[in-house]
Amino acid sequence: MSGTRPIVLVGPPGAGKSTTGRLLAERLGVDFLDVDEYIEQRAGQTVAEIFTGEGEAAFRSWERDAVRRCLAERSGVLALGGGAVLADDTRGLLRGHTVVFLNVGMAEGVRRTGLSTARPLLAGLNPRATFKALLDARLPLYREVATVEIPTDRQGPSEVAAAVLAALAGDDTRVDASVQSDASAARTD
Ligand SMILES: Nc1ncnc2c1ncn2[C@@H]1O[C@H](COP(=O)(O)OP(=O)(O)OP(=O)(O)O)[C@@H](O)[C@H]1O
Ligand SMILES: O=C(O)C1=C[C@@H](O)[C@@H](O)[C@H](O)C1
Ligand SMILES: [Mg+2]
Repeated sequence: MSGTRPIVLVGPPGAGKSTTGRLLAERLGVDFLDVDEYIEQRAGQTVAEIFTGEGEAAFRSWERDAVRRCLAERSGVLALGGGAVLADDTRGLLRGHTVVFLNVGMAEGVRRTGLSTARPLLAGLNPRATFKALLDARLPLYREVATVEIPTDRQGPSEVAAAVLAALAGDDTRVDASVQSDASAARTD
């Protein structure tokens, strides 16, 4: 897929951008790149270390620069960090790309991310409230940039990857994205 634009994955923490993204790339026979990992390599620190040592604003600056570079230079499947869409210029750069929004509701998102210490934004006392606030603020932004939306609450990574492939192939018989994602977006349990 060299020379072509990457397929970009966006969505909240725990939606499976890294996990499903790898599977998707494998099935397409293309490269996979996770922008969080790209930043960690360039910065020589983990995402959590950048948040702790330099603050969120500095991380967002690293992230904007990394996304711009990756969109220009990379092909295959590109997983963005969960908050990359917060940046206006990043959302602008995504226009014209195939952007897959992997959606996850609060309960399942918290369940998937709950045991990890690698996500500084969810490390507070009330991860459910934090996750809900994050979804409320970001759902419109994910939907602004997305060309395809796939719900992930009730299907594992392999099925999600298959649903993405089907959606990208225009086979809407296998993707009931709008119905399921509206339900999961509205859920607050
Ligand atoms: N569809 C799914 N069903 C069940 N578990 C899943 C699914 N997708 C991902 N997971 C699990 O949820 C956890 C988080 O997944 P992953 O790291 O891929 O999310 P992410 O979208 O990349 O999150 P982040 O934005 O924090 O990087 C992992 O343990 C992964 O195995
Ligand atoms: O949702 C977010 O804002 C984040 C998600 C992760 O992918 C990392 O980019 C970082 O932990 C911030
Ligand atoms: Mg990830």
